[in-house]
Amino acid sequence: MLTAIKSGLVVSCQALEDEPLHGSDIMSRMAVAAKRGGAVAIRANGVNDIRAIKESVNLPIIGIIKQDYKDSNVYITPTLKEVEALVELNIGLIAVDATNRIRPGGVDLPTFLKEIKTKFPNQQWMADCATLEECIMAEKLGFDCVGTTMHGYTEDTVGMKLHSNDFKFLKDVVSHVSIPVIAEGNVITPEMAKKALRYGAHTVVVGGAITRPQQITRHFVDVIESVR
Ligand SMILES: CC(=O)N[C@H](C=O)[C@@H](O)[C@H](O)[C@H](O)COP(=O)(O)O
Repeated sequence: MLTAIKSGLVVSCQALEDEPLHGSDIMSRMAVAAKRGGAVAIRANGVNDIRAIKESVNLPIIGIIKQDYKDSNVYITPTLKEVEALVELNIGLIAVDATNRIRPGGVDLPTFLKEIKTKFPNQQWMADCATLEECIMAEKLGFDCVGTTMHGYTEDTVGMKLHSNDFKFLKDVVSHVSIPVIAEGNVITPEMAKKALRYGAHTVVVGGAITRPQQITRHFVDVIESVR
């Protein structure tokens, strides 16, 4: 799967329950649109959306399950339960939160990865990280690739953006790890996507700038506001 998606655009098709486009039918149409536009893979959330997308497009899928638990801030594929549901779907890559935060039930990342890799030795795993240290640790632990997904979304990195300082974080990660680095999070223009690849990203994932119309509208409104 990682070879198939090299230097291409992965489109993240996600809408949570409180978003206007929530629903597997809509997400599968988003995936069809992304495929027609040239996407090399789809990132998707939840069993229903992934099933519907698999039926509609024959592209590789990066699958996650977002699930909130009371005792942890980790919400991207946090426990074995979500992993088991994703493995059943037979998808190329499963992404899990790989920040240094403790998972539900008091489980740490090394213990969690060891458990899922032992249980599912043929599955490939993507580490959704927030910091350089987490990316380095993810490689040591045996992830197949790292993503910059959580940069800006953890207590340690709040407010940071992937493209800040001409993609400094991405460049740092690329120069410190040897597994593929997937640029994900706040890539909102084609030029940014191209830069991320130029700076050594293996592939680039774009979500909201393609599949969240409320976010795209807000971007337009914010830009034109100054002349109203
Ligand atoms: C932080 C988090 O929960 N990120 C999620 C991960 O799957 C999605 O909500 C994002 O849309 C995805 O990462 C793509 O990023 P962007 O939509 O910025 O292009």
